[in-house]
Amino acid sequence: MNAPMVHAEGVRKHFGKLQVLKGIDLTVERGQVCCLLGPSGSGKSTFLRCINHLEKIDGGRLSVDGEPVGYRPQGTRLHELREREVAARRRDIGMVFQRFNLFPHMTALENVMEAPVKVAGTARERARDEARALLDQVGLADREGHYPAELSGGQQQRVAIARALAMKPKLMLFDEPTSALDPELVGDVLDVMRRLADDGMTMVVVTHEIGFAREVGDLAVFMDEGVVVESGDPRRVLAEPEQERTRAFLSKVL
Ligand SMILES: Nc1ncnc2c1ncn2[C@@H]1O[C@H](COP(=O)(O)OP(=O)(O)OP(=O)(O)O)[C@@H](O)[C@H]1O
Repeated sequence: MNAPMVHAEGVRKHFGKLQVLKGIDLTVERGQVCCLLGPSGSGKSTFLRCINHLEKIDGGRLSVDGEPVGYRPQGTRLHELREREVAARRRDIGMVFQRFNLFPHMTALENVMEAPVKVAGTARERARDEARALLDQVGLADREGHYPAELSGGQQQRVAIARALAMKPKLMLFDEPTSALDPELVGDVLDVMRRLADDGMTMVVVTHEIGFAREVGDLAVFMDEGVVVESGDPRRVLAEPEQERTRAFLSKVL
């Protein structure tokens, strides 16, 4: 049987005296879209960063596709993964941030081509063809020669998505991918994400786009103060939240 794509059990993380994650339990099966919702400071980004090895968990268990993240799971002693192993596992995970983080001196095509290429020795021509196909997939085939400064925020974010996809990830993480965009540019980015979901990509998305969570999400997870308050089918969680904290949050954002 396949392991879940993301599995968290009692995941804890603190920064100094601040306990940011207080025991997160969460399972995302392959092919699912999980939307993390919740107020600012509830720990959503920190949890994403833990999944992507950018932060180390302090306790609990976390795995991606059955592989432990940050620590080996067996025994009582926690063993840190070697750097090389971490680097290899991170290549399986694509991450898209609020800010697009493109290389300003490279064209859209070069930005996508510069992503670490998984297949050793991939010819440059092949990488170029793959990058072109990815730009086409995000609706930017006609912009391959443009520099980031010549693209709108929404177009830059779509290049960032194409760049993440160039690693052929099995999991995509999105950290408020549309929050930095002008409202009229949000739809194009969400459409790209929607198509990825339709193609079966497993995704964990931190978002305030409730409509996206409702229409595309398989799982809505409401976090507050470092715990999962409520989770389930987005149609249910968003329409009929069982917890008062979820209701209070939704009444502010809907
Ligand atoms: N590297 C860090 N060092 C110290 N504190 C941190 C660090 N990263 C996050 N925090 C703190 O952890 C808490 C949770 O932050 P996090 O960004 O995970 O929340 P969030 O739910 O994603 O919020 P937002 O919606 O505003 O992005 C915040 O109080 C934040 O200041």
